[in-house]
Amino acid sequence: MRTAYSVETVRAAEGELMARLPEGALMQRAAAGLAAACARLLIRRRGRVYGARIVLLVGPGDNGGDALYAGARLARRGAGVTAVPMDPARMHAGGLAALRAAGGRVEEAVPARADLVLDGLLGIGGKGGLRPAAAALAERLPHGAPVVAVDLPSGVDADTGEVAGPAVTAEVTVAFGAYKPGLLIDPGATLAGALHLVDIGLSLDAPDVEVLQHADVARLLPVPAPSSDKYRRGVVGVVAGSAQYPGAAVLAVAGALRGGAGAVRYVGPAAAADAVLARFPETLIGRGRVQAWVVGPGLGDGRAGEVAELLAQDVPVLVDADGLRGLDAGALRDRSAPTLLTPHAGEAAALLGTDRRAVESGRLAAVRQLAELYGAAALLKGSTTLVAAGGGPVRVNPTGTGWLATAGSGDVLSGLAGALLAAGLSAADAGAVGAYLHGLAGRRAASGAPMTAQEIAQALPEAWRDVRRG
Ligand SMILES: NC(=O)C1=CN([C@@H]2O[C@H](COP(=O)(O)OP(=O)(O)OC[C@H]3O[C@@H](n4cnc5c(N)ncnc54)[C@H](OP(=O)(O)O)[C@@H]3O)[C@@H](O)[C@H]2O)[C@@H](O)CC1
Ligand SMILES: [K+]
Repeated sequence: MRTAYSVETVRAAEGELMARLPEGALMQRAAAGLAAACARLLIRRRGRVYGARIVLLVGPGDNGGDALYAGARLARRGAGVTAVPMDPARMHAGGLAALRAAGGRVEEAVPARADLVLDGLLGIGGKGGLRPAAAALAERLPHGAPVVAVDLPSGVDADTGEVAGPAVTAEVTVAFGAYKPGLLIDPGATLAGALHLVDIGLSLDAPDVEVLQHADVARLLPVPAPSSDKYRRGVVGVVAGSAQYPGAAVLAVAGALRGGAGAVRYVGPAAAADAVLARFPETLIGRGRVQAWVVGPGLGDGRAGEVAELLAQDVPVLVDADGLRGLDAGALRDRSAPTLLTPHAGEAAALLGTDRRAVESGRLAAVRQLAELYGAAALLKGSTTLVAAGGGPVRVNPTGTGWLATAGSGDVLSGLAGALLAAGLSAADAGAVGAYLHGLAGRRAASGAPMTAQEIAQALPEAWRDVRRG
């Protein structure tokens, strides 16, 4: 499991530790780890540190200080180090003295060529979009040189991953003490590149964000015992599709059948039921006992009553797509069985009474608000899918791919996550595991080319095997 902590939490832990250590000790730990990571990258690329041309982009705060001290360490190993300040009048004094003592230089213009750039413009003290002086440096990087971001790519919001305006794109980000949420959530996650953590001795408790990895997902997967029968493995009921959208029913059932359900029960109009049976003759048709309901994909208008009726049952329910229209937050909060809502940004905006842009530019806050307002687990789809529940850490799904944004992909996910709910996973686990498997299946099905939602469903067994193999 990879975890991330908010700036507020990191600052508090930093304050506690600093009070017990000599001044500057933490920055030296950070700079030593940073210099070591840079040296590894240079050795991988060009065989040695000696003779490398290194450019430091230096902001006015401690992030710039880290870059200067790391630059000094690399200069002592024979690199040619040039610091370019954002504001020549504001540079970390100790760091600057150390760099100069090690033979480094300060210049106002970014050199045209370099073997490595350290982005030490802004770290966790950055606020809002880059101001002009910082933006000018971020946009004038030496062509083709790999960038190592110091703690955070400058221009990325540490707590949310939001990017307002220009930002640095890093090959590697070296984070100090803890990952910040913005390194794990897009668009920040994409700009951060490969992540490397330097332990500086912070003690931290509950994370604000976490990212499941294969081993975490493998532990949560429902695996049938020898004594299992189909009812113990969980029957998932799918209320989806309409005469107008029979395909949504087929895709949700496809996802559910490959989500580990013992059986899938389909409830819907005859035209859609025929389409489901033609494709999956093993489907049970009509109402009956289930361990979880999936309701919403392709329902069309005028079926809010059916949704409310399912939510009145004391059974786990996943609500998606058309089922999300006009949900009664009070009724949901009163439920005692698990509920999982799976909106995309537009649906989330309607649920929160805001607009789509507000959700997209503040996805972490939006998914937390959804979970709180509706007293449910919320899965917000997007380039990084987020799952929130009950004030716990928000789960960030790491397996997405742009190819997943294809018609019907969400229908497959709803069936899949519904089957996991029926197998007894909590709503948050069902959402996180569902998104993880769905993303892996998408990557397998696409492998660099467009794919269809049916192909995502077909690749799900391979995704299970991948996860179980570890
Ligand atoms: N946490 C830890 O344990 C450790 C932390 N360490 C390091 O400290 C870093 C945090 O340092 P920090 O607090 O000095 O803030 P930092 O990121 O350098 O930026 C502040 C400066 O930027 C400016 N500024 C702000 N926004 C801006 C914008 N949009 N565009 C342009 N400028 C902007 C702001 O200007 P002001 O608002 O004051 O005018 C201020 O001068 C952290 O990321 C890590 O690298 C390690 O050394 C050791 C352990
Ligand atoms: K930085």
